[in-house]
Formats: sequence, structure tokens, C-alpha cells
Amino acid sequence: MGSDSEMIPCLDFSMFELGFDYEENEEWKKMSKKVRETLERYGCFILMDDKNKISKSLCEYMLNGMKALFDLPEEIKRKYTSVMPFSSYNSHCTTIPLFQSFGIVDAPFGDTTMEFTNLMWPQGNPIFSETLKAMSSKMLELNYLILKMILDGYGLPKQYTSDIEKLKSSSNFRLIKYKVHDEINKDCEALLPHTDKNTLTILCQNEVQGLEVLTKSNKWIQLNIPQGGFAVLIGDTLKAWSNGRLHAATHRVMMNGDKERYSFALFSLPKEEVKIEVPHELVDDKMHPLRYKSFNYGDYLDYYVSTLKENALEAFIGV
Ligand SMILES: O=C(O)CCC(=O)C(=O)O
Ligand SMILES: [Fe+2]
Repeated sequence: MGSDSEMIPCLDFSMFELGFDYEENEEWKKMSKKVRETLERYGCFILMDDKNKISKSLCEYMLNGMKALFDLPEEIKRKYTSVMPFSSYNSHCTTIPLFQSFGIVDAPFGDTTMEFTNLMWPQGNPIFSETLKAMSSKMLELNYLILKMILDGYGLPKQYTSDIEKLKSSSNFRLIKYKVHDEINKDCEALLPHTDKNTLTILCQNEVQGLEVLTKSNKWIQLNIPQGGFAVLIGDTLKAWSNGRLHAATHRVMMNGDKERYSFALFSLPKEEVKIEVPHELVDDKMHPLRYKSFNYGDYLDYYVSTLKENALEAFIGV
């Protein structure tokens, strides 16, 4: 297949439910292999689910709530700050003027979503708080399901389940709005090319497309995410853990047209103190010599934030 016709694979997850153990199931084994191969080749895939593990109405509540959130006055939105890098309210950035975002740390747990909505709506907004919690919880469960598939896709022993627990021991739930460009029909890079630094990202959007990934043959291709579908992307941390076998695809967002784009993404990530180490089963002398030294996630994030190097992973822990 020539690169011109390359498309990001769309995988149908309808038959798998969240929270089940499918270890001996043949469909599960087949899908685990496919997920691993796709993520090695492209670093991402589109996840479809006609049975709606994450219901369409929950997606609608999310998108309606997000619209109301971004419509709040700037001075209210600016009240939201976070100690987590790239999580405070972000707007009016000169390099990406169309981009606005909030990041909620550990949204599925405790009072974080309630604290967030109480800050944005002093009279409270319990419905949106519950929506944020329910959606981020489901997306984190889905994240875990995919991580388990990756484990099984490599045929790794069960003891490595504790690795994936650590790899997703924290999360950041990012809510994003892309404004419409003044010159409507001009292509505009609304989010600059980057790799995600975390473990695994799952993303959903309104009907406006725009997410693009760079293939290994250096070609930008759009991810057409259907309604009710999700984009799944490998981050640097999982790439390092897999000894570089899983590809962390560079991606960006292009805006064009007269409709705003809204997206929300659940970034699973390790707690800062977690040590990431390549399983020895993924290392061999010939095809897969060790590519990455073990590292602490917090140290890697600090390194990236202070240098903003494009090749941060290689520079920081490359062997
Ligand atoms: O909004 C999107 O589609 C992509 C967002 C993204 O790549 C990010 O926040 O890291
Ligand atoms: Fe990203």
C-alpha cells in the first residue's frame, strides 16, 4: 500500500465491556494483537463502539457543558490554575491563538470536578460536575482496557498488570476549544505538532474534524473520528516502557471553516514518583536492544517543561 492511500485503522471495540477480564477469549486475543500491531505502526487508532460503552447522551452532556464553560467571561476562566504543567486555563497564546484549554487532574476521583465547577459557577453546576466525573471515569476504564490489550498483545506475564496500574496511576482530563479563524477558508495550525508525554491518550470531539498525525513516512493524515468514536494515541512514556516498539505519533490540529471545534481528552499518566522500566521480555540483543534507561515520570516531565525539546525522550533517557 502506497503512503498516499494510508489511513489510520478503525477498530471496533463493541464486543468488549469495561471492567471485564477477557484473558482466555479468542476475540480478545485477536484484538490485542491488532491493537499492538496498529500502535507499533501508526501510534494511534480510531476506536469505534456501536454498543456505546460511553453513551451518546453522556457525550452530548459533555459537549454542551463545555460550550457553556468556554462561553464564561475570560476573567472567570482565568481563575482556574493548576500545579500540573499545561493544565491551568490556557488562552491567547501567541503561537496557537485559536486554542483554549483546561486540565483537571484526577477528575474521576474525590471532589476535583466539583471544586472545578464551583470555581467556574459560584452558584454551582452539579450536573456538569457529575458529567465530568462520569466521562473521565469511563475514559480511564477504557484506557485500562487498551493497556491490558497491549500487555496481552506482547504476551507478557500477568505480573506486569502492576506496571499498567502504575502507568495509569494518575490522569489529566483536558477540555479544549478551538476558535474559528478570522480568515475562514485558510488552513491554520491550531495546535502545534507534538508528541504526548504521558502514557496513553483517549480523545473525543464534536463533529468538527482537525486532528492529524504524522506517519512514519512523514506524511500528515487526518484522523476522521466518527460520532461516538474516539482517537487513541500512544504517549512518550508508553513508548519508553515498550522499549520504543510502540510509536508515539507526532500530531497537530488544523482548523479550517466556520465551526468551532471542541475536544476532550483523558491523558493517563504515572504518578510523579513512579519509576518506568522496560520489561526484560521486550529486550533482546538482535532486533530490540535496550533503547531507554529507567526513569521517573516526574523527572521526565520537569525535563520536558524546562527544555521543551522536540526529542525530549531520546535526549533524556535514550541509551
Ligand atoms: O484536540 C485534539 O484533537 C488534540 C489535542 C492534543 O493533541 C493534546 O491536547 O495534546
Ligand atoms: Fe496531543
